[in-house]
Amino acid sequence: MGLLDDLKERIVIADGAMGTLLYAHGIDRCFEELNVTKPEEIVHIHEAYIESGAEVIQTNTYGANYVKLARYGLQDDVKKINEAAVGLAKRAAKGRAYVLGTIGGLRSTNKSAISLEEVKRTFREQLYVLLNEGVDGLLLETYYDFEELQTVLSIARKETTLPIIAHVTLHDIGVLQHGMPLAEALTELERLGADVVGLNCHLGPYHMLRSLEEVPIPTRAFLSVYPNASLPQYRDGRFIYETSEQYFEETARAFREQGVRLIGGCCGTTPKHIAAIARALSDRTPVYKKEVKQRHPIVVQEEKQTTAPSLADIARTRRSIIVELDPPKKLGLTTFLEGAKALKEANIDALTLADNSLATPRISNVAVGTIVKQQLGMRPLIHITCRDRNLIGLQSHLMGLHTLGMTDVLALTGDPSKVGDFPGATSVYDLSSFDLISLIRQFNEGLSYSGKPLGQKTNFSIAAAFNPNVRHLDKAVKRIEKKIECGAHYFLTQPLYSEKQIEDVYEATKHLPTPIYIGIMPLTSARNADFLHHEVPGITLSDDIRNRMAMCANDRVQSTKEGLAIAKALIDAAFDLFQGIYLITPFLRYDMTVELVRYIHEKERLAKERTVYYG
Ligand SMILES: Cc1cc2nc3c(=O)[nH]c(=O)nc-3n(C[C@H](O)[C@H](O)[C@H](O)COP(=O)(O)OP(=O)(O)OC[C@H]3O[C@@H](n4cnc5c(N)ncnc54)[C@H](O)[C@@H]3O)c2cc1C
Ligand code: MET
Ligand SMILES: [Zn+2]
Repeated sequence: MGLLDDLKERIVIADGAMGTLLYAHGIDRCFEELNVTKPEEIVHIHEAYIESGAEVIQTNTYGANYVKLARYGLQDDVKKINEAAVGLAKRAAKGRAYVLGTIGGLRSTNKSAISLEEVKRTFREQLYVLLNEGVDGLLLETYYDFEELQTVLSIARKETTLPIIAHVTLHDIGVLQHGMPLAEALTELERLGADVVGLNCHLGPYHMLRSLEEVPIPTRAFLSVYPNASLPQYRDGRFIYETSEQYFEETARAFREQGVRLIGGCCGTTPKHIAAIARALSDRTPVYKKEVKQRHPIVVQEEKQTTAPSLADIARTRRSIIVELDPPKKLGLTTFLEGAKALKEANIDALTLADNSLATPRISNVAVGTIVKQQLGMRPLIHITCRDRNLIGLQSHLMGLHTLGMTDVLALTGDPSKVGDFPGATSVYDLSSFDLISLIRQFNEGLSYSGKPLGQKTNFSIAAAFNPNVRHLDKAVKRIEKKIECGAHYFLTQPLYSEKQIEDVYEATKHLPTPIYIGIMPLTSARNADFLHHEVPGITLSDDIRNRMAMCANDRVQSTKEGLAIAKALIDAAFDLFQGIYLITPFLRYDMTVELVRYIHEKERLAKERTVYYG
C-alpha cells in the first residue's frame, strides 16, 4: 500500500507549517539550515504533527534550493541540507507517516527575475537529492507562477513514478495570478501527470473554500488543500497568525464536501490545527460527488475606444514628433507651462513626462499631465518606473491613469535610487519593465495582477525604452524583442549622438513590427557635452562634436546654435529611416526643442512638396 492507495479509499491528513512555527519560536533566518544545525528541533516538529494525526509529513526543504539558500551564503549546501532533511523526516516518521520531499516555487511577483532555465537548473539539483534519499513522494508547493509549476512538474514526472502533489497558490479567490481559473489550472496539472492537485498558502480556509467550490472533483487525480491559518497580523514588528481550532474543525468538514482527499495546513498552522482537522474527519470518509458552482462570467465592460489613434499607429502612418519636458524639481509650473504651450503651438503629437528621472524627485508627472491635458488640451505620455511603487502602488497608479483618461504610458524599470538625490532611499523593483509591460497588457484585458476582474478593460498604449547606447547592440535588440513579447507597442530610444549609430539602429531593428521613436537631445554647452560623454554610461560623443561645442564654450548663444546644428544633422540622419522622433528638452530649454520641432515640420513640408512635384 502506498499513499495513492490510501487516497483511493479515504481522506488522508497531512501536516502543517514548519517555517512559521520556527519563526514563532524566535527563529528568523534560514529555516532549512536547521536541518543541519538544530536537527532535534525539526524532528520534534515532525513528531508533533504525527502525534496530532498527520499521516503525511513534508521535509523541511521548502526553500532548500540554490537560489534561496544563496541569500544566506548557503548555496553550496543544497545536497547536505536536503539529505539531512529527508533523514530527519524519516527518523520522525518511523514508518508511521509518508514522507514527502517538498520543493517550493521560486517566482513570485517579479517573474522575469528568474528565468525558466534557472528554475529548471535549481529544481533539478534539489529534486535529485530528495529522490536519492528515498522520499515517498514529492510536494511541489507555493507556486504563484503557473508556467513555473508546469515546467517543474514536467521535469519531476519524467524522473519518478512516485506520487507527485502539485499545488498552486492564489492571490485571489478562484483565479491564478494571470487570470487563469483554478479549475482549468488543476485540470492541466492532472494532464501533466500530477497525482494530487490542489492549493496551498496565502489564503485562509474561507477563501480556499470559495475557490474550491468552482472546482470539479478530478477524474484521475486527487484534490488537496493546505490553507493558511488566517491572514497574518503585524504586531510589535512580528507577523502573527490566529485562528481558533474550532474554526479549523468546521472548515475541514466543509473541505470534505468539496471533494478534498488530502488536507493539511500552511503558514500559521500548528499541530493543534492538524489535530482539529483529524478530529473533524475522524472517519476519513470522502465524498465522491459535488455540485460545482459555476464561475460568474467575468463582466468586462469594453472601454470606450478613443477615436485618437495611438502614438504607435501614428508613427506607422506619418511623421510623428513627441517631446519630453521634465516636470520641475521645484514647486511652481510657470516655466514648464510656457514650454508646454510653446510646444503645443509648434504642433507636437505628445508631451512625454518623466517619472522622477535620474531618481530625483520632481512634481508628479500625473499631476502635471492632468494639467497639460485639461488646460492645454495636449496629449501626455506618462513614464512609469518600477522604482518608487510596489505592486500595490503600481496597480493603483494604473487605475488612476485610466480614470483620468491617460492612456499613453512608457513602462520602465527606472533609474535606481543610488544614482539620484536620495541614494539611501529604497528602489522597490517588485516588477521589472518586462513585468510592468505584461501587467499593463493584462489590465488591457480587464484583469488585475492577481487575475481579479477590473470591471473594465483599460486601453493603454504601451511604450517601452530601448537603449542602443550599449557595447552589443544585438543584446539590446534582444531585450526589446522580449519587451514586444510582453506586450510593448512601440519604443523610445535614449538620445543618440551619431548618424552612424542611427543607421546601425535602423539595420538592427528593421525586422521588428513595432515603431521606434529615435531619441534626440540637443547639447546645450561644452560642459553638457563633456558630462554626457564622460559620465553618462553608454553615451559617446565624437571628437568632432565635442570640439564644435568646445569652440563656443563660454558663449550661450553660439552654444545653442551649435547644439541645434548638431541635433538637426541627427534629425536629417533619422528622417528617412524613422517616422517617430522623440526630442528631449534639456534643462527646460524648450526654445531648443521648439526650434527642432519646427525644423522637422519644415523638412516634412519640403519632402511632401518634392513628392508632389516629382510625382
Ligand atoms: C525613453 C526613456 C525614458 C526614460 N524615462 C525615465 C524616467 O522617467 N524615470 C527614470 O527613472 N528613468 C528613466 N529612464 C532611464 C531608464 O530607467 C534606464 O535607462 C534603464 O536602464 C533603461 O530602461 P528601462 O528602465 O526600461 O530598463 P530595462 O530595459 O528594464 O533594463 C533594466 C536594467 O537591466 C539592465 N540592462 C539593460 N539593458 C541591458 C543590456 N543590453 N545588457 C545587460 N543588461 C541590461 C540594466 O541594469 C538596466 O538598468 C528612461 C530611459 C529611456 C530610454
Ligand atoms: N510548507 C512550508 C512551511 O511550512 C512552506 C509554506 S509556504 C511559504 O514552511
Ligand atoms: Zn505557506
